[in-house]
Amino acid sequence: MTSLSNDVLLESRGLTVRFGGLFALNELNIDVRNGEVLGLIGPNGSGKTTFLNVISGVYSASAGKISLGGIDITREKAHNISSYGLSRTFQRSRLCLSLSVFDNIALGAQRTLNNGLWHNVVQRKAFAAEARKIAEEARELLGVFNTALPDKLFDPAISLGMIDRRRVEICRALIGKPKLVLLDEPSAGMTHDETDQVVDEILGIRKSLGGLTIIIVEHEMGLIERVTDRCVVLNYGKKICEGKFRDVAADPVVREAYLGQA
Ligand SMILES: Nc1ncnc2c1ncn2[C@@H]1O[C@H](COP(=O)(O)OP(=O)(O)OP(=O)(O)O)[C@@H](O)[C@H]1O
Repeated sequence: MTSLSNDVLLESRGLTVRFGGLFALNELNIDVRNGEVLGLIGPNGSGKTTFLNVISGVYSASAGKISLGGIDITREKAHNISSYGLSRTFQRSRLCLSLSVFDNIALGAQRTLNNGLWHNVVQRKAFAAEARKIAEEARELLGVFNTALPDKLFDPAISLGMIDRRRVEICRALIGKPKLVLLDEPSAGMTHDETDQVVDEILGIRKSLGGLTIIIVEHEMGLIERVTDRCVVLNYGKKICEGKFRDVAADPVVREAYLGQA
């Protein structure tokens, strides 16, 4: 990874993921710059979610390398990668619906927690202080999304509507103070207006956090156009184009692959 500059937070080189004979990712070189919102777009089955899965440790790379903040994370387990500052949301909600909003958000705070058995069982006061601190931070984050949500901190997640569940998932991704957040189809299961609202809220929080780096996978091109600094376009697991949305959208190769029109 000698090419890594200070400007690049995540770098993949020759990244390949194979499922049997299928190349879901095929020698992919992607740079994600510090502080940018990168859109990852492409037709169905082009490898977008596989890329998120392999950089977050859900899938193993068949070949190639990934580095995050200069650390080689290619063979790291998901929990280690998260401890290096990468968090994510999923296409389908992964909330534990029977647990409270607080419990769900606290699951995302592992990176900043002192959570050894000794600490939790014997150091009861320190443990309680940590839980209070997470509750405070969770309230603060929830309040940025929806001023009514902090009062629901100890309600079961199942009692929330879809848009608030998505907000809780995003708070879970943000509570551990990540450097890089992966958003996998934030519009899934929500109306156009709800998606716009939540994404505006994320961008507002991003600003207040001083420029969090985000990779967003999304089929809603209006949303991609509105929120991204740059886009990478995949087709059959390969990068076919990158640049500003308006430039990639006008590229004939992209139009043929993605929009079905040359
Ligand atoms: N666990 C898996 N086992 C086998 N094949 C898989 C697996 N995950 C993904 N694939 C295949 O890898 C290719 C890329 O899939 P992926 O889900 O990454 O595409 P995508 O661009 O995210 O698609 P979509 O836009 O439809 O979500 C597809 O052909 C898919 O069927």
